[in-house]
Amino acid sequence: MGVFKTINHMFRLGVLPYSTSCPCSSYSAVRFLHSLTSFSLKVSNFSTSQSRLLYPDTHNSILMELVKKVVHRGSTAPQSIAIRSDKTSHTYHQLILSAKNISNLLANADIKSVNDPGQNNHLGGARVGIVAKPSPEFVAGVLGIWFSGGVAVPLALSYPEAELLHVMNDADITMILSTEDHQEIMKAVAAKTSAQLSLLPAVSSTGVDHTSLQETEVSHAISGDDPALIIYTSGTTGKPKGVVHTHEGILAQVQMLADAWGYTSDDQFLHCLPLHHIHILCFLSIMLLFLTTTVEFMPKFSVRGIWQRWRESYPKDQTKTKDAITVFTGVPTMYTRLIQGYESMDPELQNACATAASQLRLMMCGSSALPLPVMQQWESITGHLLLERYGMTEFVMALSNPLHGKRKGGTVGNPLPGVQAKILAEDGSTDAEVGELCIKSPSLFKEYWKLPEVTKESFIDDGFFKTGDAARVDEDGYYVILGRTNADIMKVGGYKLSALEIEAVLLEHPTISECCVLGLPDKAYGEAVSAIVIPDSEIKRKRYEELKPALTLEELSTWAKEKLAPYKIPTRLLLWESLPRNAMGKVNKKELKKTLADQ
Ligand SMILES: Nc1ncnc2c1ncn2[C@@H]1O[C@H](COP(=O)(O)OP(=O)(O)OP(=O)(O)O)[C@@H](O)[C@H]1O
Repeated sequence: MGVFKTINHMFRLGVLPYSTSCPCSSYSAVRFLHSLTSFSLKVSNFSTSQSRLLYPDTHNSILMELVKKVVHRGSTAPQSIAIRSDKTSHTYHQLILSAKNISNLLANADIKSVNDPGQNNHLGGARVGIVAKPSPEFVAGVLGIWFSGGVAVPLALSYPEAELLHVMNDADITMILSTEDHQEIMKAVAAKTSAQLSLLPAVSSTGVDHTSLQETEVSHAISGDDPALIIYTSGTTGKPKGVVHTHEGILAQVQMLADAWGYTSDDQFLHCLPLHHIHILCFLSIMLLFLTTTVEFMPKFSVRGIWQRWRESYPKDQTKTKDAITVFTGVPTMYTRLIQGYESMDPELQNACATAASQLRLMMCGSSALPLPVMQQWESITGHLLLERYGMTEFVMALSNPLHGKRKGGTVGNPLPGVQAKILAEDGSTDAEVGELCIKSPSLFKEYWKLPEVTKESFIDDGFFKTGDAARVDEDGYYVILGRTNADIMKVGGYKLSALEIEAVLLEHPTISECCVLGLPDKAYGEAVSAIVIPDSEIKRKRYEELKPALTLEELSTWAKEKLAPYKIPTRLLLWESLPRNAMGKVNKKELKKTLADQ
């Protein structure tokens, strides 16, 4: 659905006044929504049967739009499901009630005086830590923090205590909201940082809730440029930095993705990515989209669980259930595991799984390079040519293959609506074929928290953000990501080589099921192209029976001569059982290079 339709939809829902002049292009529509700034809102006497929204201020705001949409949705369709999790459904009404409780809890906590003594019941931009698995409680928590004027700082469950303490101190977090299951760890963290800890109330799931949303007060000034979220980077490129996203930036992202990927109110998303980092924003974007979509959480990625959920959605007789999943997005390792799971099934089950998967509307992939063999295998099983896109914590999504039109393997497509991209050469010129990818977008982050110098250095003069990724544009104008300039670009005897390009070729070898290419120090060439390979288990077993290693460097070099220039062929080979991947399935090459170089 386009921005026009979105806005029409908002008119129909009554969340935008009809007198508002209608923008005439997608981009101006986004800008129009951005121009909605300060607000003061009171939602009063609101119940499932009766709603009365008071807008004392003619200036709307991004957050007000959200509040109104959520509240409206909760009132007009009380049975409408926002989130499914652990086989339990939660309506929009239940979600907003919970957010309101959390907002009250925060307003009554003693955190306002530290941050903004002048404002009653308003956190005035105070940072509130939130720790919860992907769940309705997480969503209600973020909304509750926003309603009370706070800034949400998701705390990753996978962080070791030292990193949690870094984030707590860096963001000056004086209040943590946590679910019960993380209470003990967070108690210790709170004690060490003199922060308060409150438990996130469980979002109700039973029956139709007739509790009214009376007197939901959000009467303070928030401008679109105010911080909404601070997301800490995972630290693969240094100490975790707080990436500050504003309310208007998040809304811009919502509009962009709605346009690009054709999200509609009929979509139902199966979400099984960790809710920290960039995926928080993707997830929130989906939630905020029209607040009519449904998101189903699968807190832990499970190969069997996902195939089963698709089969349940589209049973054998080709019927689609009411709660059928329509959109799935994953990282490349998830698709690799799903393919492995599929291959181990009997033919009847394979047939049921493939038929079901083929009926989803859209399947996407991102976060790291999607190997071509995985893309091809997925297409042969499910008929879906995966839509690969490129994003980053600092701007969420920027480049994408098209929803309609040619999707090209090995590329991340073109800039999304409203996004500009350019390639910066080392000498500072911007018409280079290969160089650092720079992005300008309405969804760009505002700054790195308390790091003005780092923020300044991350931008070039005209507002383009330097991504730290090397890229090139192919003959069709599609962008190709060559990898992180500081980890994936190897300097070998005067050549600059992309580890990602070499990995893509090596994965075509029948023995190689996973691999990671990096440059290790070499006296003669500066760096040596080194491949860490995870062999296919069946081939490895057979070769061991013949008392041979799964693969030798000589065999690999001979095979690669046909496919790679001589200077790109690996000169070192390591056979490993598995790759050290993080929660997003990524290998921290900087750390790995250091460990291997030390050895
Ligand atoms: N489709 C893709 N192909 C190749 N690389 C990708 C793709 N999508 C994302 N990436 C990589 O992921 C990076 C963004 O991921 P993210 O913001 O999670 O940071 P990170 O590199 O994992 O770690 P850090 O938080 O330390 O920066 C991009 O800069 C790019 O290197």
